[in-house]
Formats: sequence, C-alpha cells, structure tokens
Amino acid sequence: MIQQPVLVNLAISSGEPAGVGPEVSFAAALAFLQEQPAATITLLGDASLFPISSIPKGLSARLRVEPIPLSAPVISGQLNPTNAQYVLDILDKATKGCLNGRFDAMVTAPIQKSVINDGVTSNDALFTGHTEYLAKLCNQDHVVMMLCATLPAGFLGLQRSHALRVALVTTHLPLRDVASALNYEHILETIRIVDADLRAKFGIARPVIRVAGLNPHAGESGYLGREEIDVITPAIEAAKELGTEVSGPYPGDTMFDAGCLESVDAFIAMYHDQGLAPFKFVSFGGGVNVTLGLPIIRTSVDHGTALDIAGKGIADSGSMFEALSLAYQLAVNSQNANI
Ligand SMILES: NC(=O)c1ccc[n+]([C@@H]2O[C@H](COP(=O)([O-])OP(=O)(O)OC[C@H]3O[C@@H](n4cnc5c(N)ncnc54)[C@H](O)[C@@H]3O)[C@@H](O)[C@H]2O)c1
Ligand SMILES: N[C@H](C(=O)O)[C@H](O)COP(=O)(O)O
Repeated sequence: MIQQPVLVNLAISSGEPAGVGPEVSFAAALAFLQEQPAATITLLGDASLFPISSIPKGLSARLRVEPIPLSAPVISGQLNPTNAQYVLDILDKATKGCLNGRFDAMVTAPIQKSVINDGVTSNDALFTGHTEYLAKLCNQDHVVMMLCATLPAGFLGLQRSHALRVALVTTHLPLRDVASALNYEHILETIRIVDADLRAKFGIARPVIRVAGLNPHAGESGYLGREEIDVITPAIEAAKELGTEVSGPYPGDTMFDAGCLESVDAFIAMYHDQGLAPFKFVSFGGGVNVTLGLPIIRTSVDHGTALDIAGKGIADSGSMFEALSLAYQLAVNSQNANI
C-alpha cells in the first residue's frame, strides 16, 4: 500500500523584529512550501514585517501570517526594548500551539537575548535563550541544545555526505561558571537525552557518541584539572552501563577528528564555544539548532540577528530553510512512530 504523505503544520516564530529573522523566515517559508507540498506554515509576527502581497496565489492557502502586534515601530538594525515582550509573546504562542497539537513543530528565527533582558522587567529571571525559555514553558528540568549540519561528500575527505551533530552539556552561561555547573548527574542526563532522542526522533538505531573533556588535554591525568576524573569519566562509564555507545573524555582540541566523522553520530561538548566554534566554522549558514528532551519539536537557525545586514535584502535564508526541513522530517518521524 502506498503511504500517503502526512500533512505537517509548522509554525515559525519570526524573532527579533529589527534583525534578519522576519526576512529569512518569509523567504525560507516560500522556498520550503514550493518544495514540500505536504506542509503548511503559520508565520507568527507583526503583519507589517512581511511582504504578504508577494505570496504566490498557489501558496496562499498553505502560508498564513498570524499577526501579533508590535509594541513600537521597527527600524531595521536598531534594537528597541519596547518590543521585547512582543518577541516573547510570539514564542509563547508558538509553544502553546505545539503543546495543544495545533502545530506539529516550531521553527524559531533569531532573537537578541540582551534586548529581552533590557525590555522585560516584570520577570526577574535572566533570559538566556530559547532553549532555556522553552524548557521552562514545557516544564522540563533538563533539555539539550544540539546543532546539526550535513557535510557534503568530499569535504574533509568524507567518502559520502554525513551529518555533523554537536550537543552541549552547558549552554548560555558565563565561562567562569562552566566548571562548577558540571556534575555527574547533569553529564549523564545529557548523554542519555542525546542517545534517546537520536534513537526515537532521528531514527538512529545505535547512536555513536563522543564526549569531550573540559580542560586542556582532558586534564592531563589530573595535573591540568580534575573534572575529567571526578565527574566526566564516571558519567560516561555509567552511560555505557545503560547501553549507550559512548566514549571519552577526549581532549577538546582533537575530539573533532576528521578521520572519525563518518563513524560518529554526535559529539558532546562541555560548553558553548567548545562545541559551536568548530561546528560553525565548517557549516555556518547551513546548520540547524534543535532542542532535545522537549515534549515538542523545535528547530532553529544557526545564526543570530545579524543587525549589521538586517533589512538590506542580503541575508542568507539557507539555515532557516534547513531548520524547516529538519522540523518537517522530525514531525513526519513522530507521526509515523505514532501510527
Ligand atoms: N537562534 C537564535 O536565536 C540565535 C542564534 C545565534 C545568536 N543569536 C543572537 O544573535 C545576536 C547576534 O549574535 P552574533 O553577532 O554573535 O552572531 P550573528 O550570527 O548575528 O552574526 C555573525 C556574523 O554573521 C553574519 N550573518 C548572520 N546571519 C546571517 C545571514 N542569515 N546571512 C548572512 N550573514 C549572516 C552577520 O552579518 C555577522 O557578520 C546575539 O544576541 C545572539 O545571542 C541568536
Ligand atoms: N547558542 C545558539 C547558537 O550559538 O547558535 C544560539 O545562541 C541560540 O540559542 P537558543 O536556541 O537557545 O536561543
């Protein structure tokens, strides 16, 4: 029997209105819907930010702008804290729509964390990013940020195209706080979530995972730091006992070994730039950020608000296109798993 393609309803939160979010969202939505007939997109944001009249007739039934009003007019490239709550309102609506089944997945355009902290004063919790905010909205204690890209055949000697995935133990916190945020339970839970979601959501039967150390040369047997001995190795060993194919801790400077790329499904880094600097160096503009451990599907672009080029019509919408594609694929996988 031929399986009918499932219809997937995606929501895009268009992000910081003064950044490139609205333009890459609109451009990528049009391109994606042209390629994928079994999808609809609801674009959340102020209607003035999108050239709605340019939507081709053939796509108008599948691309809908759901207006959420700005608090103040927007000048491209200029942040305005008055619109901070607007950005959160969009995220709240997209998340709620995913939780109640109206949307199958949400795809987020970039936000400027600083202006949300500048503008939203009623909530005294620091706003550090989508990942942490969505965890709170979805009542999850632990979620994992993972960035994914497809490296093409021939790149770095790859025989065939291969997925590069980099997950993080800690996300948005000052570097000086990283070491004290690392503990056995947190590292073990990160490995567990990466393993579980790669199996359940990405369809990888037995994920192979590499874990970095924290210190130079993975601590040099304790002479350059003890986190590897005290918490990272014990967590890796415990994960192995739970059936995960995981190894490490590897020195951060050599964990991303081109020779092992084809045999590794995910690399786990201890902190943001340890993992994302090598990731973005090889894939910036085509990567996707996905939050693991959430009860909903959420993907995002790999770039920021790019205030320097916002509104000039030169922003690359490739990462948003890839984020839509991955959200679609994860939603299809989830629908198939529930049949
Ligand atoms: N998903 C997200 O919400 C997300 C992701 C990363 C950064 N950010 C936020 O974005 C803000 C700015 O961050 P940043 O300056 O470190 O990084 P950035 O990605 O905004 O900019 C880095 C450089 O890349 C260029 N660039 C970025 N996106 C581009 C695109 N689509 N097309 C062409 N060029 C592009 C910019 O012009 C700039 O030169 C920060 O507040 C950061 O927290 C948000
Ligand atoms: N750490 C992400 C990156 O560098 O691409 C970015 O800040 C977005 O994070 P959230 O998805 O948590 O907003």
